Amino acid sequence: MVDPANTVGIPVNPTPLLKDELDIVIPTIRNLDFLEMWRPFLQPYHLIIVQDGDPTKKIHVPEGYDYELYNRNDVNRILGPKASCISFKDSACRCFGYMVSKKKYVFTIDDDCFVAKDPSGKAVNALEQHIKNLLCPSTPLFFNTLYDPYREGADFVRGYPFSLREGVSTAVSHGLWLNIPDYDAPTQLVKPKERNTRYVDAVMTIPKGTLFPMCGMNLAFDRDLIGPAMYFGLMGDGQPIGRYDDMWAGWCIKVICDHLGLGVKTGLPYIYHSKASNPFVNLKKEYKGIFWQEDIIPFFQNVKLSKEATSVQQCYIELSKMVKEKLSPLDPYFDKLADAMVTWIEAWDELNPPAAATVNGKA
Ligand SMILES: O=c1ccn([C@@H]2O[C@H](COP(=O)(O)OP(=O)(O)O[C@H]3O[C@@H](CO)[C@H](O)[C@H]3O)[C@@H](O)[C@H]2O)c(=O)[nH]1
Ligand SMILES: [Mn+2]
Repeated sequence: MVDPANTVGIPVNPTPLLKDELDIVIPTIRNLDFLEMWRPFLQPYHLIIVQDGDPTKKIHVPEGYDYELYNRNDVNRILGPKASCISFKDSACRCFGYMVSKKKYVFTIDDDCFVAKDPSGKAVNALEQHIKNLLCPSTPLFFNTLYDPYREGADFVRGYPFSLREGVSTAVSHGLWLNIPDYDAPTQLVKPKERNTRYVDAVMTIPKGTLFPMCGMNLAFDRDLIGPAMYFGLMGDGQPIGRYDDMWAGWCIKVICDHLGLGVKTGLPYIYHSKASNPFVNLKKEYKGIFWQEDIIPFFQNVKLSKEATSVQQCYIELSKMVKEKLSPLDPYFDKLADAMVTWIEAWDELNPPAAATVNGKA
């Protein structure tokens, strides 16, 4: 059994990369003691805590962290009627943190994710690896069989076109998990004791035209490149589906990244996922998604965004129209979701007005 790393005694990172350009977004219904273990790697960064559930509950944040905390009352106060697009009683609420952030980068992590150990026993600074992934180009147009060609000690292999070696900007870095893997409820039910002990030392770009199941528990992204598409949908309270928040966002961001020529990476870093949520509760949340995704995936595989869609917002609005037209026949839920996608963009642009257009050089 792989156990989490011991970070006691590790000094707080004296040279935190992107310290003032990155926010850490944590959705929570629990206390945040898990941050004690992350202190050496995360303390220098600003936290955005999205408190789900009962807003009167007091969430304890360990001393020494710089944070802002938003509960449901704050979401309603800030967004007014547009708060309807932010899920309640589901980790999907985390996307509110992406919207209120003012930084270029976001790292989001669940409160039951701890520092992992690599095979040498060294504590993994997951944030540092995500930053490396984001600051390095991606290679979605041609697969490099030696994985990340920009990594120390690796390169492009023979036959890799030189015209493609510059790569493209990386929009998303998707990390993995030791111990409790992110399995769906049926898999959890048939394999209750399965634990992931395999640490694969690789980062790879997900090829253009290929979708993937994006898990939100250990994820980083470039807000400027893809932030407006990182909507985690309508899940949880009052909705017919849950635990498809990150999946929905992953399918949307991937078709938009493919369209805009941006990269998505998966692999390192690992975190140690400690808590298995209840598979029976998960099954109730997921079962419609397990059924619907057999139609949703072909929908995304056939999405063609127009050449006029050159911004993330334009792509997302185009996508919402396709969702309304092509997925609403599956279930009226998708009609609501398509509208919520538009509300999300309206709210995003309200809180993140594009840089004021300059007229004759004046803002
Ligand atoms: O109603 C809720 C429930 C939970 N949270 C917070 O969200 C994360 C994830 O919660 P948890 O670890 O209990 O659930 P998992 O099944 O392990 O989560 C994984 O499945 C995906 C389902 O959405 C999710 O993206 C993965 O992370 C914790 O921080 C809880 O505190 C919440 O805010 N509201
Ligand atoms: Mn969890």
